[in-house]
Amino acid sequence: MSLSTGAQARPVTESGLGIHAENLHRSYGRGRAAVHALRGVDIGFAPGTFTAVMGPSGSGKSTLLQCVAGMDRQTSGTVHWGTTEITALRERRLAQLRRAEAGFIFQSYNLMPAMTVEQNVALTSRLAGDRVDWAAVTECLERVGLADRRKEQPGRLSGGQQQRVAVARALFARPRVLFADEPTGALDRATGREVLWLLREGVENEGRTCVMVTHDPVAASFADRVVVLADGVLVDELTRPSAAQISEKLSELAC
Ligand SMILES: Nc1ncnc2c1ncn2[C@@H]1O[C@H](COP(=O)(O)OP(=O)(O)OP(=O)(O)O)[C@@H](O)[C@H]1O
Repeated sequence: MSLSTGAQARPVTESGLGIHAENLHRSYGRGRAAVHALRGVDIGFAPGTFTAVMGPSGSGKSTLLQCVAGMDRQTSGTVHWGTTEITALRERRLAQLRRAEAGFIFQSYNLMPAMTVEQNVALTSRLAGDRVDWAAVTECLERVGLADRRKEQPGRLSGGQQQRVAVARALFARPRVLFADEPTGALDRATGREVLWLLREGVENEGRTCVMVTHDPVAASFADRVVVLADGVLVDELTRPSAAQISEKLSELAC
């Protein structure tokens, strides 16, 4: 089954980054003990679209996300961000490109505990050696409803609040693409929805490309397209599905 093109559910914008992976393989270990996490995945993420990656545990979702995000190296195959083949880049150049173009959100927040909320949000820009625009940091925290907590350390915030800080950090640099791995996995339903609206808003208003791994059909229903992985290959996709349609498809595929 060929699933090589991204759904064009919304108009292609200038700001989002298009991503394309071809014949992507990722194996861990060698010989008989080798685990083939990805076994020839062809997939496109059109600029300005929101894709949810689903599938059973161990099907290769996080591996796919990390390979297309340039955080992990594939065993073979190629990944392009726009016209740039990121799989051909050296680590240093790839790191620069990731900083310039991409934002990342993980289930475990990955905030720096010794820094304040606002320092966490400004971190990427400081690492890039840029002068931090603190007013813009506050504005970004206002968008996630946490401007009044900006001087506190993340450990004093709830899980949902910490994830909103992680979202603010990911969005601060206005990335052209956002990669999220189970961003709502540790959140209650209401907080999870707030985070998903923030992701959706970035796609709608800024034309950002968003790729999100999730187990949750409700979270996936915020996406324009849902792709389903099983055993390292893409087995299905749905365009603009409801949560009920996603659940039905997953049970059909015994995910
Ligand atoms: N660093 C690693 N070393 C060895 N095997 C790995 C490594 N990372 C992932 N794997 C294996 O690759 C396969 C795919 O893992 P991956 O984490 O991508 O799946 P997933 O669909 O995201 O799973 P989950 O939903 O449980 O998070 C699994 O069999 C996993 O055990």
